[in-house]
Amino acid sequence: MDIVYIRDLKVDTIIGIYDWEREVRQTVSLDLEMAFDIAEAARTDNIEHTLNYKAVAKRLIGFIEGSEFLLVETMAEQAAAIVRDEFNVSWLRLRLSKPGAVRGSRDVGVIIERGDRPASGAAAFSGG
Ligand SMILES: Nc1nc2c(c(=O)[nH]1)N=C([C@H](O)[C@@H](O)CO)CN2
Repeated sequence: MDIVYIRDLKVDTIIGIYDWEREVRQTVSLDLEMAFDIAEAARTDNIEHTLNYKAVAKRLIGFIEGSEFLLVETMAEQAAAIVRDEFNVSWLRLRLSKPGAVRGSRDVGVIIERGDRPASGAAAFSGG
């Protein structure tokens, strides 16, 4: 399985359950791993044949900047659905972090996996 990824995509948004959190924008950070077969893009050297990580990032920035969720769970689930539905991604792992939200920790948040993980290509090389 090949993966196209985005690491530490920072977006400012309204997020949180407390009154003060409804008043100020906070920064969330996304890590995304998206299953995508890169063989055709590598063969043709053509952006049209791969998952454009810049296009994914722009879509998620727009979505998250305009959102006002209470929970990181809701934001993560809806961001994952956008990537799967609009970018034809069959499997992804998404980490959504809220830096500094809990005193004493660097960040807190959720990690979700959605979809069917493609079989690893490694199996083709095993069995002698
Ligand atoms: N599982 C979760 N726990 C908590 C969340 C959350 O979104 N998911 N949110 C908060 C507060 O908004 C917190 O981030 C403020 O510091 C608390 N726990």
